[in-house]
Amino acid sequence: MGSISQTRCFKLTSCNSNAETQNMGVYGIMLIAALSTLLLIIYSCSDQVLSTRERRMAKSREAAARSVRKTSNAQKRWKAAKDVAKKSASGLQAQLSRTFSRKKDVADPEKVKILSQETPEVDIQLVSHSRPVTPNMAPSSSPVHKEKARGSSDLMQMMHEIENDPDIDDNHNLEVKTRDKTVKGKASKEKQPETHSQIFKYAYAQLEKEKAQQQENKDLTFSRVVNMATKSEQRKRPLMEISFKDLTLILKAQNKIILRCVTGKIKPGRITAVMGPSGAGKTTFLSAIAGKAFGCKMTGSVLINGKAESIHSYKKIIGFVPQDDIVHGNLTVEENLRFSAQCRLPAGLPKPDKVLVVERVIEFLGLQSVRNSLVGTVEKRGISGGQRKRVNVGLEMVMEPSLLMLDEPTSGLDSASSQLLLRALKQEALQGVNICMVVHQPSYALFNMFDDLILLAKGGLTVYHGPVKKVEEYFAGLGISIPERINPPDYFIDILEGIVEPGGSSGVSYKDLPVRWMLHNGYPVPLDMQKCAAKFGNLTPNPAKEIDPDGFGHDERSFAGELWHDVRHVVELEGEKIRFKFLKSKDLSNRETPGIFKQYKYFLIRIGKQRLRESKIQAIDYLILLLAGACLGALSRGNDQTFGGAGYIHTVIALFYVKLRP
Ligand SMILES: Nc1ncnc2c1ncn2[C@@H]1O[C@H](COP(=O)(O)OP(=O)(O)OP(=O)(O)O)[C@@H](O)[C@H]1O
Repeated sequence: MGSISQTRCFKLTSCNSNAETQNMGVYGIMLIAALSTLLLIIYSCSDQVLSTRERRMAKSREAAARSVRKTSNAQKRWKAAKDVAKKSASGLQAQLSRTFSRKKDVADPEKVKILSQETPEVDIQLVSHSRPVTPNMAPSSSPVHKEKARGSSDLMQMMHEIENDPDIDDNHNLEVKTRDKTVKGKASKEKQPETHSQIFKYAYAQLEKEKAQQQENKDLTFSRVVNMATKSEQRKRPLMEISFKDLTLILKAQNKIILRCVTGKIKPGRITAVMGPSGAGKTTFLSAIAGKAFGCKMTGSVLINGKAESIHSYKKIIGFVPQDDIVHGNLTVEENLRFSAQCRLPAGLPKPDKVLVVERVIEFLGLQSVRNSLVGTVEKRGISGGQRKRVNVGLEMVMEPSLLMLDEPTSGLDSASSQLLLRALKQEALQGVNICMVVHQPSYALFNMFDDLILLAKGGLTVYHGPVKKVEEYFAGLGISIPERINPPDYFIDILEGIVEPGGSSGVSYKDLPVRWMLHNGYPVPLDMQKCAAKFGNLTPNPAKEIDPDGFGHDERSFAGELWHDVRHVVELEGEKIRFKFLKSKDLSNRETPGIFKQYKYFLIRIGKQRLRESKIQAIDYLILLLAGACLGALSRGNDQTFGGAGYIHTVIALFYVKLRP
C-alpha cells in the first residue's frame, strides 16, 4: 500500500505543471522578502546617496572659496605693501627735492630762479623714472646724496617693476591656477572652466573682485558709482521704465472698482514702495503692471519705455515675487536657485557665469549658511520663515530681471532681515533694475531706503506718488505734519485707515487726500469727486469719466442670468490664464531662454531629486502595501476558477488604504 500523503514540491521544474502540490507560497514569501529588503535599503540609503554627493560638492566648493580668499588676501597685503612703498618713495622724493633746492641756494644763488622753475621737472623725472637724473640737477659730489639718489633710484625701479608686473593686477583679476590648467577671469571670453572646482574658483574670484570694487566705490559720489556700475563687467540689463496713466481696474465678477485713475511712473535704477491700508489695491496695482490682473477690466494706459507695447512681450525679463511661497520645499536653497537660473537665464550664458549669478544672489541675500539646507515642507521643517522669504526673492533675482516686482517681501521679517533684503535689492537697482514692491508699515530706517513711494487710499486712489524724501514736505503743504517720535509711514497708514484724524490747520479729511493729489498735479477729477474738489476752490475743466465707485450696472438678474454670468466669468478667467501661460506674444525682451527640451531635462533632474528625497515616505508606503498584500493574499488562495480574483480585490483594498494614509 502506497502512501496517499502528497509531498510538497518546491522546485517548479521538477513539479508536475498545475499540480496541487506546487508550493507557490514559498516563492511568494521569497519575493516579498526580497522586495522588503530592497525597500528597506531604499528607506535607509536614499538620503545617503544625495547627502554624500552634496557633501563632496560642498567640500570642493569650500576648497575653491578658501583658495580664492587666500589669493585675494595675498593681493590685498601686496597692495598695502605697495602703497607703503609708494608713500615712502614720495616722502624720499620730497626730502630730496628740498635738499637739492637748499644746496642750489647755497651753491649758486644766481641759479635760484632757474632751479625753482626746474624743480617740478625733477619731481616728474623722479616719479616717472623714465630718464636718469641729470648731473646739473643732482649734485654728484656728496656721497650722501649719491647714496640717497641711488636709494631713490632703486626704489623707483622697484615701483616701476611693480607697476609693470603682469602677474600683479590691481583690479583683482584673479588668476586661478588649477592642477591642469589656468582659469582666468571672465569665463565667457577666456577658456571655459570645466570642473566643479574650477567653476567655483572662477565664481568666487569674480565675487571677490566685485566686492573690492564696491569697497572702492564707497568713497565715491553717487553719479560715479552709477557710472562704474554701468561700466562694470556684469552683464548690462535692458532698462525698463513703466509709465501708467489713469489706470483703472474693475473686477468683472462683482463690477467693483479696485484701482482708480492711478497715474505715474516707475523708473529703472530705483526702488519704489507701494503702501496703503489693507485692501487699498496694492497687490492689484502690481498685478496690473505685470499684466496679471486676471478677471478684471482694465482701462487707462501702461507704456513701456514710452511705447504702448504689451507687457507680456517682456515676460522673460520681468520677475514677480508673489505673497505666497513659490519655493520647492524638498529641494535645498541652492538647488531651488540653480533650477530657476538654469531655466530663465539666457541659454547662451556659459555655465560658470550661471553659477556666478547664483553665488552672487546667495551672497547678497545672506543665505550662505543655509545653502545646503532643505527649504522644508509641512511634514519636514527646513529653514526659517525669514530665510524662506529671501529664497523666494532669490528665485526671481537669479533670472537677472529688468523689472522686479515684489508683493510684501518683508512681511514677517524682523528689521535686520528686512534691511538685509533691501540692501540686496539696492545692489540690483544699481544694475539698472526697476524695483517695485508692496510694503506694510516699514520701520523708519527701511522707509528711507526706498527711492520713491506710491501711497494708495482705500478704493485704489492715489494719495501720493513721488520721491520718499519729498513726502513729508507734500503732506506738510496740506497742513498735515507728523508728530514727533511717530514713524512717518505708520502715521500715513493710520490716517488713510481713518484711525487718526490728520492734525493741522487745514481741516483736511483722509477722504479728501486723493482729490488733493489730483488737484496738486492737475489731473482730471472724476465727476463724482468734483463736489469734494469744489471745497478746495478747484474744478478741473475736463473732468474724468464718471464711474460708480461702489460698482456699476447693478441690474437685477434672474437666477439663470446670474448663473450664466458666473459661468461666463469663470470661463473667461481660465481663458485669460491659459492665454497668459501658453500664448506667445511678440518677444521684445531680447533674451533667448533654454528651449523646451533643455527645460524638460532640468525639470526631470529636479523631479528626480525631489522623488529621491521623498523615497523614504514612498518606501514606507510600498512596504505597508506589500505586507498588506501578503496578509490578504494568504487568506485567499487562488485556483483555476477564480484566477485569484479575491487576492486582487484585497490588493486593491490595501492600495486604497495606503493612498488614504495621511
Ligand atoms: N480676484 C479678486 N476677486 C475678488 N476680489 C478681489 C480680487 N482681486 C482683488 N479683489 C479685491 O480688491 C481689493 C484690493 O485687493 P488687493 O489684494 O489689491 O489689496 P491690498 O492692498 O494688496 O491688500 P492687503 O494689503 O491686505 O494685501 C480687495 O477688496 C479685494 O477683496
